[in-house]
Amino acid sequence: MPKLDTEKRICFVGGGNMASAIIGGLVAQGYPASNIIVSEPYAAAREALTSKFNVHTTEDNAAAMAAGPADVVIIAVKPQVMKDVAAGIAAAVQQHKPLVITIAAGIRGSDLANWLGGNGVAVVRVMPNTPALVGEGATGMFAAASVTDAQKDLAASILGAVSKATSWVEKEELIDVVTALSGSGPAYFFLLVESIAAAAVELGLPADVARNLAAQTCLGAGRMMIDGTDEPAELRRKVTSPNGTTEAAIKSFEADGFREIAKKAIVAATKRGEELGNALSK
Ligand SMILES: NC(=O)C1=CN([C@@H]2O[C@H](COP(=O)(O)OP(=O)(O)OC[C@H]3O[C@@H](n4cnc5c(N)ncnc54)[C@H](OP(=O)(O)O)[C@@H]3O)[C@@H](O)[C@H]2O)C=CC1
Ligand SMILES: O=C(O)[C@@H]1CCC=N1
Repeated sequence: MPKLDTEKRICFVGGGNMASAIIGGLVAQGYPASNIIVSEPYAAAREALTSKFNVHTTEDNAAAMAAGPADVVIIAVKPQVMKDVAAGIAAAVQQHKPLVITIAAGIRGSDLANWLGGNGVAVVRVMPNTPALVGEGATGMFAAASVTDAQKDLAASILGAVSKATSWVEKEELIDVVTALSGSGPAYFFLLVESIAAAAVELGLPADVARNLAAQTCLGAGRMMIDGTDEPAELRRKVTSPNGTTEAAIKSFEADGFREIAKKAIVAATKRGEELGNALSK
């Protein structure tokens, strides 16, 4: 992982959930809050960012970019407002030529570069996830051929500071698959924990006990997949005693088409990313 240069001034445009997760992760890793500025229209969100992380905030995107000026701009607004937001900061981007990192689902790097005025603006498209807040993010990244190795290293070092897994993908379309897998992925595990805990509550466990046991099981299973060398299928096999309780549950999952359900969901999310990119292109 390239070394993180904490001297770089980072400007976040949009200070919502995902920006907060990355900022929180960076600050927790020792990134100086004085080198982070966030532009966010919602006053309560600005106040929360300042009080939690001590970062500078403003409601003026162009002013946030110019303050410093920023070496890196991380655009963290919803895909639907991206084009307008880009138009509002294009002049500052053209003037200061920062590295631009977009985390928006679907939006293509080439579209964003055009909205920012083109002219060789360096755009790296990344897909992090909210566990970045606790330094456990997983991030996929794509850069066009025109982005230099130094710029790619800078992007990787920033996302790497809040991610335990970072990977470059060769084709931009694959970022939509990454979005479906790990960008949206935390929600799938939350849904699973919600579902199995709710079932346990119906069977008599107190809600807090069910939630804590289910959440810790999720974490423990994740740690075994990360720390050990066994593949997930082998780890599953080791839990599954012949004719035991796990086998009963797994058979029930399989009989109800669990793998098909999972595949369908990943395909749906990938398709949604592509749709967003197509609908908002140009
Ligand atoms: N949430 C996640 O897990 C992940 C999200 N992403 C991507 O990150 C991006 C942000 O998502 P998320 O953080 O969830 O969304 P949020 O709505 O939480 O954050 C977006 C923020 O941008 C602000 N905003 C709206 N308009 C502007 C503007 N014109 N200028 C500056 N800021 C503006 C919003 O303010 P207000 O609320 O006042 O409108 C809001 O605080 C999306 O593109 C999403 O695809 C990527 C990976 C994971
Ligand atoms: O749901 C979304 O569109 C965003 C992108 C990945 C996670 N949240």
